[in-house]
Amino acid sequence: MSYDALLWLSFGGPEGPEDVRPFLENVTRGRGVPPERLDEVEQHYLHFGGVSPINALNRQAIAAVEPLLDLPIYFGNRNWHPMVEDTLARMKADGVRRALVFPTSAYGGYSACRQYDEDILRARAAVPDAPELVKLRQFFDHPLFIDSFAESVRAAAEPFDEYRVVFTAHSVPVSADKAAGPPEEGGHRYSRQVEEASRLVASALSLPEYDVVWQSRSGPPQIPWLEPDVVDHIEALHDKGVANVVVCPIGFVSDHLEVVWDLDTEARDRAAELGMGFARAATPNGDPRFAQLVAELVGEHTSDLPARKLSAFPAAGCTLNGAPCVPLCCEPAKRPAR
Ligand SMILES: CC1=C(CCC(=O)O)c2cc3nc(cc4[nH]c(cc5[nH]c(cc1n2)c(C)c5CCC(=O)O)c(CCC(=O)O)c4C)C(CCC(=O)O)=C3C
Ligand SMILES: [Fe+2]
Repeated sequence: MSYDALLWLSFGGPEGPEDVRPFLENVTRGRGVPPERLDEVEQHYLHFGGVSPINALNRQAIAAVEPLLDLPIYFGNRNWHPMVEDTLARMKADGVRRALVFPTSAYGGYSACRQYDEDILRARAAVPDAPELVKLRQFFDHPLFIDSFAESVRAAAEPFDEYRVVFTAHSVPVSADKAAGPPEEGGHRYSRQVEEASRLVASALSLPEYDVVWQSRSGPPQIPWLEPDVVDHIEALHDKGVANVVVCPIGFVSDHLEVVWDLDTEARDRAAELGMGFARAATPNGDPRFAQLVAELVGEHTSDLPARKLSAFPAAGCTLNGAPCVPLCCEPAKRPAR
């Protein structure tokens, strides 16, 4: 099969204070997130002048991948401009007939995988005679992803003689995690993949002990989300006498708002109040290994490169035109109407 382009599909983020509220409305439409939570998150964005780092980081990463590919790269988002619908219309106008899609999330689950399929469906429905879109697979266990984090944890831990590594990923509702993966796998594909990636990094570093925790929970308080929260966990480690923490944002590919606010601001401040040493490992985005990783995922389709992976999980997520991996895989949760 031959391909004419790569579509870089991401989350999107506001680029100025007036974008913040409409962006948040896009993200949470129909999802039962209480307005108080939106007010709070709006403040996080306004703290940074209403500009999320995510779009600039994606453009940087695209510039690093471009020289490694023979394909033009197009950039489109789920929640903010450039919106994927507009990007796909441009691809069509440029004569693209079949494209690969790189979703900027390493994991399975509804928010990290299936929702990007829904974006593909929506974009294709908006563009008459739309290009065929083949989504690249999940890469949480790709050796370049693991090596990149292993290197960044090692560098972050440099100042400390003794430290505890805490891996963190975006929390999701427990019900969403339960529904993650094909039903016959028993669910929890998202949290199990996060745990597996953490285990692989810990093993590359021969860490005797580490923890996997969650961050940035949203939704109404009465709905259970994956726990413990990273800040609560840092407090618990302090109570146990841990002097220094190295936080590794294993769930994120770049330093977007959840990383620069929830970790570099909230978690760091709490650690400082407790008198603990705190370091945060870099995300893969700025690392040449990340560009290489994207090129290898593309090469699996264009040059028959073998799929390099370190876990026994299937290399899922690769589907045509927004189809789910298998029927009922990562079904969206039924959400309370608001
Ligand atoms: C698993 C997961 C990832 C990782 C996979 C991936 O990377 O895709 C991720 C990434 C991101 N999430 C982001 C931003 C937000 N997520 C929200 C809300 C939510 N996230 C959820 C899950 C995830 N989210 C869920 C279950 C919700 C509840 C609402 C719903 O069910 O959909 C909200 C609403 C306000 C709030 O926080 O409540 C915002 C603003 C940004 C951009 C940050 C920037 O601007 O730099 C990024 C990369
Ligand atoms: Fe999110």
